[in-house]
Amino acid sequence: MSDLLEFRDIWVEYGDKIVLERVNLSIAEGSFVAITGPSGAGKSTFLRLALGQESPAKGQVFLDGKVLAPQCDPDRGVVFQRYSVYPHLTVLQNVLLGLEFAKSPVLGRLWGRARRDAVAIATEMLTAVGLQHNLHVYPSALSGGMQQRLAIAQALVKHPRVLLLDEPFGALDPEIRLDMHELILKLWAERRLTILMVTHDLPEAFKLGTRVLRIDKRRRDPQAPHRYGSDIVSDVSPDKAAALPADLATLLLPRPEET
Ligand SMILES: Nc1ncnc2c1ncn2[C@@H]1O[C@H](COP(=O)(O)OP(=O)(O)OP(=O)(O)O)[C@@H](O)[C@H]1O
Repeated sequence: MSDLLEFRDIWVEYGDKIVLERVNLSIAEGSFVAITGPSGAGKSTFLRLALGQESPAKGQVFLDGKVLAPQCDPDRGVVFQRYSVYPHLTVLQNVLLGLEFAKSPVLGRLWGRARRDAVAIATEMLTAVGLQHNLHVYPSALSGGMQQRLAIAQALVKHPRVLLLDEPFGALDPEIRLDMHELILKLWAERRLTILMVTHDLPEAFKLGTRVLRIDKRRRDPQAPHRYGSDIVSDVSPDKAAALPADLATLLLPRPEET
């Protein structure tokens, strides 16, 4: 597997607050990277860097060896815990929209053959996530799990290489979460995706991830918590973790440079 994404000496700062400092990380194509860490550590900020929504104060992010463009593009799709879908559009329209704007950036509308082709692609995507019987309903008529299925379809319809998931299953019941795990693993394998997923749920991270990262501060100043940012403090592959003690919290090994 070759590296698809590389974060090189990244710093993110808001005013005098340092959120991420000296982050160096390479991600191989086809990885499923689960990102864990305490609240406020900078996990979502890290995802926004990969999305191109956040520019580092220092350092660079590379996609396929090229500096990442400072905007979202079809190479990357994203799903958030909530509010990823448009409530005023039907299920089908939600997924069509991305295709329409890709082909008709000004009007966001397609006609004739181009529209029929787009409808076929969107319907196929919705079938892949199990929403083929709900094409013409509005998101408010869907359960939480179905809304996340829709958000995943919306993120994947333009065949991104990287899928960014920010606590996508955090608001779902445990049973629905298990269905979503199955779905995301299926899509990951079938579409040869590289996935970066933020989760607070360690068992979920270890179940899904081929690599589990922990983002946290290495140094703390109690008088000035904003003074130090977070870095990747551990980086574990679950097969390695399987040999370790049962308490998942202790499974997150220090990175080699810390030892
Ligand atoms: N636009 C912004 N302006 C100022 N501070 C920001 C901004 N965006 C994020 N932050 C700060 O950066 C820090 C990291 O935020 P981030 O959302 O990345 O954390 P997180 O690890 O995803 O947290 P959580 O698990 O609670 O979602 C927080 O202290 C947050 O307040």
